[in-house]
Amino acid sequence: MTVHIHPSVDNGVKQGSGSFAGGTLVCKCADKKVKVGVKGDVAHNHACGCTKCWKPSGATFSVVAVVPRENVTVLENGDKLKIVDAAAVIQRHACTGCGTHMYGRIENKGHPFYGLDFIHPELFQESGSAAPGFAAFVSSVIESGVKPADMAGIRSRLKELGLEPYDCLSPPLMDAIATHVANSKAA
Ligand SMILES: N[C@@H](CCC(=O)N[C@@H](CSCO)C(=O)NCC(=O)O)C(=O)O
Ligand SMILES: [Zn+2]
Ligand SMILES: [Zn+2]
Repeated sequence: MTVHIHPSVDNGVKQGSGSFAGGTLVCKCADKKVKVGVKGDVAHNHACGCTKCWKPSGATFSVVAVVPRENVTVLENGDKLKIVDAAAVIQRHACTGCGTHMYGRIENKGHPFYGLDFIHPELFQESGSAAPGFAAFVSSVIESGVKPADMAGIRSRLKELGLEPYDCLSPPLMDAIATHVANSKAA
């Protein structure tokens, strides 16, 4: 069985340049493209199997990373953006023309990841942003229709690509969340 994870990693994970200074995310519309500027490189880039993150056609996983929210600016055709689910923790601003999620923002100031926006680096018109380093919410792909029997092959392919599979976030990110919760309780 050929296991497709995401077009940007299926032929091997391409490492970032290490000096990516930022770029422009561009949606998939034929005209009046939404453009979003991002300053600096991305962090915590990962493949995500959850049902909420945007995936390009045919992909089993999304590839999603974070950047400081103050580094994100809508440059063109922002009138086409609409929040997919205002009740979600991550409010994903999607292009109403093509469905592409341009950025996801957390508005809850008490959330551990408040201050970070979620973006899809494959939408950069420039190359060189930091590569994905792990796979999150892997078991969640079953919620999108993947057969449980295919999970061993998917996890094995992720490992082969160097994307260690986790069914939640990676241990450092789970530790960061737990630290935030512990500190909030202590305060
Ligand atoms: N099984 C669920 C999981 C959804 C989920 O919790 N997704 C995470 C990760 S998204 C980027 O890594 C999350 O933080 N979601 C918050 C949100 O989406 O608002 C499913 O698959 O739907
Ligand atoms: Zn579009
Ligand atoms: Zn996700």
